[in-house]
Amino acid sequence: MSASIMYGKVLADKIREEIKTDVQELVQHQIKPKLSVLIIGDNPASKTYVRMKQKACEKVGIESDVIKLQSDVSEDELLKQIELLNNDRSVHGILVQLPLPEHVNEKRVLEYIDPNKDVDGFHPINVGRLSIDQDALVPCTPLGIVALLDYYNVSIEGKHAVVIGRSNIVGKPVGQLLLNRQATVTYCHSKTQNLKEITKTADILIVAVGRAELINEEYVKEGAVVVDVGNTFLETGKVVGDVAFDQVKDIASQITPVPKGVGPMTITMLLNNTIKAAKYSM
Ligand SMILES: NC(=O)C1=CN([C@@H]2O[C@H](COP(=O)(O)OP(=O)(O)OC[C@H]3O[C@@H](n4cnc5c(N)ncnc54)[C@H](OP(=O)(O)O)[C@@H]3O)[C@@H](O)[C@H]2O)C=CC1
Ligand SMILES: Nc1nc(=O)c2c([nH]1)NC[C@@H]1CN(c3ccc(C(=O)N[C@@H](CCC(=O)O)C(=O)O)cc3)C=[N+]21
Repeated sequence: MSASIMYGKVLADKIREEIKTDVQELVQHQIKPKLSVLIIGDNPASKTYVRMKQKACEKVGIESDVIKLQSDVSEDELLKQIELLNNDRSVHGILVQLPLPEHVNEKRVLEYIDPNKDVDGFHPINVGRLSIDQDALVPCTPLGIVALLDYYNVSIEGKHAVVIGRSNIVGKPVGQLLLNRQATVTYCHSKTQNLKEITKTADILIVAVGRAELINEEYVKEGAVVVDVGNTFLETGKVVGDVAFDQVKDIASQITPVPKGVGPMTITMLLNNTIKAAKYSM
């Protein structure tokens, strides 16, 4: 039996149609939703992602503005740019593309963003709100993953969800969302000693590591639901996930592909968060 494939793109297209209507409603209230993206340096993956975000905004009628800064920009200059955006009433969402250059203190930068414009959900206020299950701007990839599970009728309550990865942008918050949805959650990371034994007990396995095809069928329980967050660009330009899709699809019941799985959902949730932030300004 081969797993059924959970295409993010299908749901992403559907939600993006709904977002178009939200944009029109806001415009009727004289609010033109706008996202500002700060990109520092010229990391090729970052440039690709930022271009994808811009294009997605354009398609639904969200205004987007990309501010490019040199990789040697000072931290103070970057903070000054954020302050301008914080104070700009025409800007509803602010996103600082990661990773930042070594000399910039990421924590300080992310804390500087107005929490109500923090469409990435990385500000400590939003992180705290998520952890106590309050309304918040929640990180886009985790929101996208849970929306995808819901759309494909994966039940979460009472299930054992294993998350591989504990980053602030994916692993940690996706575990919290699943916990808030009544899953039993286990986190694994690079110091986990018995990874295979743990992942073998997962009903839902979320893989957010960043190592091409690390997870094969030996890590997966028969019938498990597998979500592959990984995006590694090969030299050929091809993008691959953290899961060896061809092997795992024979044992899982449902699985996301890479590309066209989680990625399109991340960008859709960014659009959604921008609408949410624009509504805060009403
Ligand atoms: N599709 C999408 O929308 C998105 C995709 N991504 C992709 O997802 C992947 C992960 O991103 P991100 O969370 O930012 O990455 P990070 O590098 O910040 O985190 C990786 C995590 O994986 C853990 N890890 C590393 N090696 C192993 C291993 N051998 N076994 C178990 N755990 C391991 C690390 O452990 P430790 O904490 O101990 O170091 C860490 O917690 C990347 O490929 C990224 O490109 C990211 C965001 C969105
Ligand atoms: N402040 C900040 N916020 C982020 O949300 C953020 C970030 N920094 N830094 C980098 C990661 C990575 N990320 C992805 C978004 C979309 C795809 C995506 O759509 N991928 C396509 C494949 C890529 C392609 O087609 O070229 C897919 O999976 O179908 C992947 C990864 C957001 N990130």
